[in-house]
Amino acid sequence: MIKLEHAGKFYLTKTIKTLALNNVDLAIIPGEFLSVMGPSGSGKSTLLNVLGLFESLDTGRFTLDGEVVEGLSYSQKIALRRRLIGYIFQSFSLISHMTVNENVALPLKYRNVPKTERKARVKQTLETFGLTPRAEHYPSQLSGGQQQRVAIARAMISHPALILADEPTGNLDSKSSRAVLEQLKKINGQGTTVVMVTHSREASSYAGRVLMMRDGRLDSH
Ligand SMILES: Nc1ncnc2c1ncn2[C@@H]1O[C@H](COP(=O)(O)OP(=O)(O)OP(=O)(O)O)[C@@H](O)[C@H]1O
Repeated sequence: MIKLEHAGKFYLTKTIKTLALNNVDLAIIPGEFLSVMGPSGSGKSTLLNVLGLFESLDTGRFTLDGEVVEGLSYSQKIALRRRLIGYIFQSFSLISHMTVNENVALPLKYRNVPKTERKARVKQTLETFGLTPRAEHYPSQLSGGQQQRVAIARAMISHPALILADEPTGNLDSKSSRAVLEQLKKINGQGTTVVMVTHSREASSYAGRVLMMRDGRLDSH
């Protein structure tokens, strides 16, 4: 389902060229739960941004669901992302002028799910994540941990084929962290592929495979 071949990505600034991905080869089969660990600056977020079609490779090839991504137009990439991927960003990326209800409903809107079904699924998802009392709140009215849960609920609601999670437990206490990881594990058990970046060994223990990034290179753990 996911294949990176000799993948390279670099950033050029005035003073330095950083190889964020250095000749990465990676194959992820459908239904895997993969965790990527590694020191700060080793390229983990870059890897996730490439897999989520937010950034393009400079060299090599990325195949997603049978499509060679380098051959796709911008709008084809957006369509592919909306069809396949739920993304949990490190910075949550909730839409500030939308309520919790509206934020969580967004992926269903993109997939043209009818309004009545949308409402029912949002209601159920908010219940699962203990967010029902917050349904009409805006992101700025929520704590960091609550925003995190909204971001996760939004990524999971459409049962995407692939969930990409950048430090999904980064801002949570240990009880909320375990709840999030249990949810990821559950949705993985239902067939969703999960790729998670984390600094936490406990979080990684939920994954079936753990990879280590160092200086843009990927090794098995
Ligand atoms: N837009 C950018 N411009 C220049 N350099 C960048 C840019 N984005 C990332 N980098 C550099 O690329 C390298 C990899 O960054 P990346 O964010 O992928 O690391 P990371 O492993 O996710 O780090 P962290 O654990 O701190 O989030 C770093 O050296 C970073 O400074």
